Amino acid sequence: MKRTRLIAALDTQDLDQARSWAARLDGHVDAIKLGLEFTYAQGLAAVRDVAAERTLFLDLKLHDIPNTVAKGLTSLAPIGPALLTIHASGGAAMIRAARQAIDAAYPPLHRPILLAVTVLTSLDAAALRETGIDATPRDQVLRLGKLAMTSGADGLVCSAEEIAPLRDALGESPVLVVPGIRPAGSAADDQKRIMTPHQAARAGADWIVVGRPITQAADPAAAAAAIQAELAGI
Ligand SMILES: O=c1ccn([C@@H]2O[C@H](COP(=O)(O)O)[C@@H](O)[C@H]2O)c(=O)[nH]1
Repeated sequence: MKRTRLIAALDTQDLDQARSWAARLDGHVDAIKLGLEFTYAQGLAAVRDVAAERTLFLDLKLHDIPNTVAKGLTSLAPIGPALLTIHASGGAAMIRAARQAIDAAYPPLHRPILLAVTVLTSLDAAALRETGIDATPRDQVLRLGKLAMTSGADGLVCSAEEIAPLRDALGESPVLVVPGIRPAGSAADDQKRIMTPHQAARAGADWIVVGRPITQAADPAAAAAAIQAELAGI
């Protein structure tokens, strides 16, 4: 069985905090995630600083017209992320433009994994309906997942609930990155479609993304190590 890898989401506006978490988690996580909160507060130079010598999941969830997304991804090339996100709901032309931009702007040996976010893990069926989408999260994830994979994405961001249906529909090739992960007993916070690290790994996640259960723990390194032990024990 493949190993499910752990990404720690370093969600903070503070550079020293991000540096400190990253250093404490070295050796305990497989990658770090920096996203909107950190990048808007500190800028891309700080992203480079924290990500230096580490595997970076740069989760900026681009969602715009095709030309703007393509140019945005091109601008991110000097950062050297290992994984990048766009929104699948931006449509086929946007995803194709993202694919072309990555193939053109990133050296072949350093091409990031292009991930399409399907349905945010903070949305349940009722919240999805409020956006005008009268489908279950599962069906909407499948629809967007198929669209993204046939338009050039390398993988998908989904909840653990959708891993099995996505594998049934699309096989093993999509890289599945799964947030909404909560160790047993931890608070769900604003996440709606959640599973434990063990459940996500059993379902076939390639990567899980864990933020607050690690960063808000009294000992973040110990929290990450406990999750790794849970992943290793599947
Ligand atoms: O659907 C999505 C897409 C991205 N995320 C990101 O994952 C982490 C989760 O943090 P927690 O503190 O473990 O809830 C966060 O950075 C989100 O931006 C997601 O949760 N769901």
